Amino acid sequence: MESMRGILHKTSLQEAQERQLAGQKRTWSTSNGDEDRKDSSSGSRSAFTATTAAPASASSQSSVRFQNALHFLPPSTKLSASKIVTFNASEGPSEYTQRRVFAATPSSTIDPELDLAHPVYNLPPQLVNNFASLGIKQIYPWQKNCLKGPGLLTGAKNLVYCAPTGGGKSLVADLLMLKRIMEEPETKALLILPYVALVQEKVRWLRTVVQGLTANLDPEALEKQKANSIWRLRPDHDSIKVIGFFGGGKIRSTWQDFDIGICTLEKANMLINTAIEDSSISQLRAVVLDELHMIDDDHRGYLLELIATKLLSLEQPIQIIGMSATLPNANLVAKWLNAHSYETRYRPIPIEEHLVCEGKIYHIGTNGATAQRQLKVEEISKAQIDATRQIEESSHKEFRDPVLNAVVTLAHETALMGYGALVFAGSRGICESDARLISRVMPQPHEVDSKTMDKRMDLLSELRSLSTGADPVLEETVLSGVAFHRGLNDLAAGINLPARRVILHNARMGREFVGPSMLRQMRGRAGRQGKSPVGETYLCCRQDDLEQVLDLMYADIPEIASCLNTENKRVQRAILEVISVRLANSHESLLEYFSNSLISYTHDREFVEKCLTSGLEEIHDLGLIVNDSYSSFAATQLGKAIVASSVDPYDGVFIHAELTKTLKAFVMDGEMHILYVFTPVQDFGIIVNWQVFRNEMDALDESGLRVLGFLGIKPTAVLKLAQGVPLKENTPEERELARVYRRFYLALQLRDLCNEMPIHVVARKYDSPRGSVQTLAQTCQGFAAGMIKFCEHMGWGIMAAALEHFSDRLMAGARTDLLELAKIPFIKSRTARVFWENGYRTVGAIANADPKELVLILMHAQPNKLRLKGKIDEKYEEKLLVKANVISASANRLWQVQLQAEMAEE
Ligand SMILES: Nc1ncnc2c1ncn2[C@@H]1O[C@H](COP(=O)(O)OP(=O)(O)OP(=O)(O)O)[C@@H](O)[C@H]1O
Repeated sequence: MESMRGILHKTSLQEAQERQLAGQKRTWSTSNGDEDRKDSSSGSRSAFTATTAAPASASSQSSVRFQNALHFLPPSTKLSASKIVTFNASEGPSEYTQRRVFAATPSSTIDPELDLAHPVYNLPPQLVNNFASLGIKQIYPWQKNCLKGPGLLTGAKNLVYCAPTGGGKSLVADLLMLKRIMEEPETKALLILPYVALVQEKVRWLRTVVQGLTANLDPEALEKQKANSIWRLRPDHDSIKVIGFFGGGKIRSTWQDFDIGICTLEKANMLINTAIEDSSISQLRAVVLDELHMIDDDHRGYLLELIATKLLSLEQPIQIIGMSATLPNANLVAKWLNAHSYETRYRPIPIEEHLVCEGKIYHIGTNGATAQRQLKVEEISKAQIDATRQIEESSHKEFRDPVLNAVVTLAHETALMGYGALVFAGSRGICESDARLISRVMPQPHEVDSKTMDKRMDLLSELRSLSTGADPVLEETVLSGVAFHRGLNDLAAGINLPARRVILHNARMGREFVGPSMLRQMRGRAGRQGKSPVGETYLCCRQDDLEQVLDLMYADIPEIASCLNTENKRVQRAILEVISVRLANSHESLLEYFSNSLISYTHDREFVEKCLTSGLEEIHDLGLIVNDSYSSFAATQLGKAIVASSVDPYDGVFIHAELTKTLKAFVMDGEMHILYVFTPVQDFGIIVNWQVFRNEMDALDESGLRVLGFLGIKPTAVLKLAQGVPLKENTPEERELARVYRRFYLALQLRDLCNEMPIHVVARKYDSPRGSVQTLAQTCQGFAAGMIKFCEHMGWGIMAAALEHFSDRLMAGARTDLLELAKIPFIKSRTARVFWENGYRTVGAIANADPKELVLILMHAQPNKLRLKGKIDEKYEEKLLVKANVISASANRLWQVQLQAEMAEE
């Protein structure tokens, strides 16, 4: 490992460049990848498996060096998929049951209001054209009815609406939001989504939607802007700017830089807090809350509630538009949000649902089983109803389990017919083994046409060139047209994948069955307008699970309720935040504030008051708020630092104690102390392997050992723990110390990640689930940015400056990011540095930037030329825009591959 001195003498950029120049290969991947960036899709025939991030044992691959040849063939022997016998002669095996004539959706010749150009919508022709070129030539009747709800098109009324997955919800929200910012000068909109991958997809979509449109600028403000600008206004100054906010790192773009901000929940909450504090919130005119049912999510749902409550408490008109596919108590939510409520069951692409048990396939209905007659366990177990098809038993021992055999056979059948299948498995282990086994029945590389194989090879080489290297299982499967993704949420929640068929391997998440809501989301992935005109789902289960599976299939979607309570500490966080941003400062005003919260609609007043009283008491006792003689509350410096850095109040107190120690003795002659400070404090559910801890401790240099001492970690104690003596956690002090030990174990992992060790190798080395290492890698940058803010708010300027300085050089991915940047065409040497210095430090950041923004950076990279001219040459700017578009497209492609390689947040 490099010492701190070495790093300080040489920037990571220089280092990255030198390594590139020398053509040095990274230790962890033997392929440098194909420099030409080609289409990264894996071809039309594919099977894709997705899973939860449930822990599983480390990969069985022991070597971290992989074969270089792209013509790498899976070592496993080919297996064959079972045959499927059809009982009903009218349904041939290659025929999809729903390929029949549907009653056509009414067209605008019958109802002129289905045409977006109709005056009732009052949309600019450019917008109508843009939608048409994206395949939306007319709207669905439900979209029309919804849009025409009272006061919606004028922005006077809020809206809560529900439509099945794939039903076309986004269009309604997009139109309402765009209308607001186009019709009302100088206004802004926020669109809030739960996952980074969704934010990414939405940014791309909306940028296309708003192409050529102009924001409505206030003429007075425009004059002022002109007068204040040393540059003449760029030709695109009035275009609608769409910016995405997500992931770690500082928020680089500010409220001023966008017309539409697309954010994850965390980023939206931060943006809104800042805007309330500096009063720029007054520009906010529309907020879209997608996946509104997330409010019920134990971990992050409270953020949605806090955001909506804050918006409701402001005294300015903000149109709130909330949508969901699964919101059984939409009326209550609408009442809370003071919104018009609309619900439809329309699905442009019907889905045929199937149950598979003991190899028998039962057709259970169209569009959600709940609408059908309920099947009973005996009907299936006593063969009282007819199966439509039967999957024959396999002669391979690998496929002895009938559920697995069904999954593999059905995926294989879909792919052979040239369509995509999406398999959901209950754990990482099952996901990987499904991917491997499916790939073994797929046509082998030599049996596939060369065009498809080229695409797969390109994809594999792109994966290999990622900083984390290609996953060993993907190495085995990609060339067979099979890939997988660990983490089911973003896939289930709406990424547009062209999956014709969704196959559920047991409908479990870990050991537990998924909930009815998740089941509906996963099945809803089948068939997608514009991507796949038909959809099918197959829920494959064991005979023993039949009763629970049927219960699950027919279960009502549970009503959603507020997740704010004192036990999960969300109330405390909410109170602290409200006091800190000064939306309330007394018991009464807090009560009034919480009367705008969902908790006041789903719980009785007594409960709310109790939560409030005990929450206030707790954060007061923690020293996060004070109250004066007039009983008015104010956040303390620590309270404000906690809100600004977006940490949980209790974590904040722990961080404060740790940083106070650090201030007294900061070990600067090595990297371990900094890494420790940058190690997130959240519980990743880690289990320390004490032998590994001991080995790593033994390998620490003198500076590292000094860090241990300052943190209170005793080498003798670690030796005992490694011999099997359990870690004591009886008293609060012991628990605190145990937390330090665990955090240090994560800091060691972070150190290895910073040194570009691939995630799967780190996971194996530390005997940790890959999912938790991945979470660590994904959250550390955001956490580090939070720590810098924390120090700034505590008045620890020097510490903040030191952390800031090191975060650029030391943070996980810093060097790998530079290597990544250099893969984008035109971003080399000096340009890379300029991009880096201007905050575009990752492929993701560049992918997400508006190409017009990139033009400015490209200009900065050529300052002499510009200064000489004194003004921007339009032709030159046009040239740069072409360059910027190439950069953007390429960065998007790389970023997509990264996302698919699980680099998404959360
Ligand atoms: N009126 C329309 N005509 C043609 N295509 C449409 C129309 N409305 C929406 N679509 C397309 O249908 C697809 C699904 O729409 P959308 O993503 O809005 O669904 P959704 O209801 O938000 O689903 P989810 O719950 O999965 O997010 C998209 O590709 C979208 O462009």
